[in-house]
Amino acid sequence: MEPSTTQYAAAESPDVDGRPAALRLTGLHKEFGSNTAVDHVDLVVPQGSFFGLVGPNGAGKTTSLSMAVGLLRPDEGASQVFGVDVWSDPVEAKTLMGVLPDGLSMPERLTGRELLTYIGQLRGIEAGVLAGRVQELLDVMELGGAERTLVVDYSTGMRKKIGLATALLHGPRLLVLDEPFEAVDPVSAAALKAILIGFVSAGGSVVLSSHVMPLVEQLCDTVAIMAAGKVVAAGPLGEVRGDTTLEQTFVKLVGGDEHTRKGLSWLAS
Ligand SMILES: Nc1ncnc2c1ncn2[C@@H]1O[C@H](COP(=O)(O)OP(=O)(O)OP(=O)(O)O)[C@@H](O)[C@H]1O
Repeated sequence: MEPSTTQYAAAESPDVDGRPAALRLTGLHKEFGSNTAVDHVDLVVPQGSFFGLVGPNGAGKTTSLSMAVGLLRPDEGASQVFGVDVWSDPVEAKTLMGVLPDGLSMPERLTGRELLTYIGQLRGIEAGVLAGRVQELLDVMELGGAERTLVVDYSTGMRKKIGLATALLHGPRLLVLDEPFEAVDPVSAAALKAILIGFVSAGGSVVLSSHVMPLVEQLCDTVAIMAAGKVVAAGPLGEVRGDTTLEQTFVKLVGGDEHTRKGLSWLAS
């Protein structure tokens, strides 16, 4: 079956399967100098879906997600979270979503507990509720053991986990996660997967970008493949991958050039 690019890549489409869109991108466009990073992307993430965004390096995933959540102003187009425009009503939109951006900047000279408490206070979470949530998040992320460690001294995986904790803290309805499993060890990854699966089972919506196809196939029910700034396929996982694997569909749609396939003639010859 040919991958679908219709329903989920059509910004003007009605709500998907009767569910309102958790995230709707309409004509998002971004150029850096003469380089078109994102080329009029339309995408609909249905409420309650676990949505995987995949694509080769430089495809435009991070740029799209950054525009979607209000971190990077688009040249054209709009992003709506549960119908709230991210750029004209940013406070309301940011209450509805939790974001793990690429290269997250955090106050570095705080411990994990101090950081979460600080972010929770900025979010206006009541002190008693906040203390309980912070403890639960530190336990689940297995960061309690590093109680005295400042975030500046965290490993890459620990930074990913504390970043995810800050995204979850205020109980958002939509999570937008750029490469959430990158550099996270398998035990912590299993814990994170369980949290995200539980979140979706309880009615939450997740959008994540990843290069790891088996992970996307394991977690996501809906996927979009981006290449050169455009969405080249989008829809339910089963429809997009057809009778093959997601990786095979990805390679078929995105390809690799002649040089990549040939490898290095001088290596181990
Ligand atoms: N701040 C920037 N200034 C100039 N060019 C940029 C900037 N950010 C991204 N780009 C360019 O935009 C294009 C898309 O980059 P982007 O980071 O969105 O891709 P990606 O799909 O997330 O890649 P990766 O999988 O490697 O993280 C690339 O050509 C990149 O070089």
